[in-house]
Amino acid sequence: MEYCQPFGGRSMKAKIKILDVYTGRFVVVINEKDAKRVKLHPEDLVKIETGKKTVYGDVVISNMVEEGEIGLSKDVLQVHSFSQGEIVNIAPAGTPESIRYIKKKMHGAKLRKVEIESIIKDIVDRKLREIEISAFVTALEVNGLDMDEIAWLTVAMAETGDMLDIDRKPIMDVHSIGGVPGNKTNILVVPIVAAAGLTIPKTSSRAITSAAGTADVVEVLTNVSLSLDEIKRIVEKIGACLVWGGALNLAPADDITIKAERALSIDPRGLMLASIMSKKYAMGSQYILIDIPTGKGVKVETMEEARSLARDFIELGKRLGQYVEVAITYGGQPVGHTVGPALEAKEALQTLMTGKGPGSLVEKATGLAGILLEMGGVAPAGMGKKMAREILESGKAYQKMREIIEEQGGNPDIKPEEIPIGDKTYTFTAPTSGYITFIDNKAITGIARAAGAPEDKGAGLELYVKVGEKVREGDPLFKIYAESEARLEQAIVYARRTEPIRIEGMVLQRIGNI
Ligand SMILES: O=P(O)(O)OC[C@H]1O[C@H](OP(=O)(O)O)[C@H](O)[C@@H]1O
Ligand SMILES: O=c1cc[nH]c(=O)[nH]1
Repeated sequence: MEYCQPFGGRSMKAKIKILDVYTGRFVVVINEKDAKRVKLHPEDLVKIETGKKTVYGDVVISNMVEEGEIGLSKDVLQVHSFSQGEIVNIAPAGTPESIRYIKKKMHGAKLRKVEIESIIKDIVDRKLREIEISAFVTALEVNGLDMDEIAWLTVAMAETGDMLDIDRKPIMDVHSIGGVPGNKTNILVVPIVAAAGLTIPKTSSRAITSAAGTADVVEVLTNVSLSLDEIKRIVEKIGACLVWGGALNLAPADDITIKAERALSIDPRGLMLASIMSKKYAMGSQYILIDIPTGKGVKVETMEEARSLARDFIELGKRLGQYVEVAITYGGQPVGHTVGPALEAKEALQTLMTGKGPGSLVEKATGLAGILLEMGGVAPAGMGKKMAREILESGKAYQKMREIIEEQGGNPDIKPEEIPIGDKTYTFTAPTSGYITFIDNKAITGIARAAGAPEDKGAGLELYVKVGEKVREGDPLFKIYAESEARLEQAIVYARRTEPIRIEGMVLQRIGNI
């Protein structure tokens, strides 16, 4: 009671109690009696003021805190420092102005620069909750953004966070729009490019629509949550890093909006452009290669759409002062043979170690790396891919990957066979003989997610066949890996329902009396 002094209206002074819980959002726990007195309700937005800073959070009412105390979950403390027993003022925060702008976009109107800035600032300040952020992401999916809005959004996302200034030039970068299962490609591209002497500070997001984002995969091999100072030190020393953008205060709105996108398995085009380019802008990248996987069941299905998106990336780069090239890549089936964080890490490491791997992975990685080597001026025009392949086959890319793993805090001697994989498995076999005519990207991702990926690192699947290959009845088609029986069961049910691999000659559908 000592500190719970209601101020005029509904604010009060309270003592901080640090709670040993993670809730996935900023939560402020208030005692039931205090809540009644100051008229706060579950999920109300409140602000905590200290004189130096204002932090926003959602109200949870519980007697796990005493009267006069407020409990803060550890999520808040990851971003802001508060000490046990600190006295703060707490008051309702009211409705953020930016909700009006989200509604404006829901109705299809063009947003003004200040309106976009206000939405992004409120996302970063946690004034907008998950439900409102989902509404924003959905409004962007439905109504889109024009190039002015995308450029304002990109700069707002970058400028609400930190910027990196690396003392090496030129700064190269690569980024995939993702969507294709098994896309561990950039784990090869980055060490190849750095082994050629170029600087490439690569940040990745975690999975958005897939079962493993590059950050999820690299995390199996080494630490990906580094500070900006550590990244600067590493990149200035070895020319490269492979880190998770969400761990940094780098375009911080990105990781928050990605959470909503992941839950809905959507990646609205304008937000995708801003998400990718804001990270590149904040990293100071000057020469950027964007990979657009194109094919059935990925984000971009036709060459025409891919070219139009490519033009948008190039135009956005011009507005931001960056040189952008785009590679439209084959996305009609998974890249390589594995899907899921640990399985992909294993395949990527094996390919780097031996210089050999699945054709689709090696072709794509050396193709993209080759373009970067030419853009960075270390390979003559038309010779980049050959040079990239030599770097991969010579073991120089593997050596660079060892440096990256070590500098980021992992064990450089890690062997592919030492990577733990889910021990609950089930193999699907060919019900008939014939040729593989189609592998359904969406179903493959769905199975790996049902098995627990990306959160369960050892979950995913291994494909034994690719399109065009011949199989005999009973041959293994793919194996599901999970870390629990329940997850394995879910993935089997999902796989039976979706039948992800089509074999020529199979009955595709049976239709009875209609
Ligand atoms: O496939 P989904 O999950 O939609 O997209 C997310 C993935 O795409 C990008 O790949 P990269 O970091 O350029 O390799 C992101 O950073 C992330 O890893
Ligand atoms: O980093 C990324 C990649 C794909 N889509 C996004 O929105 N961000």
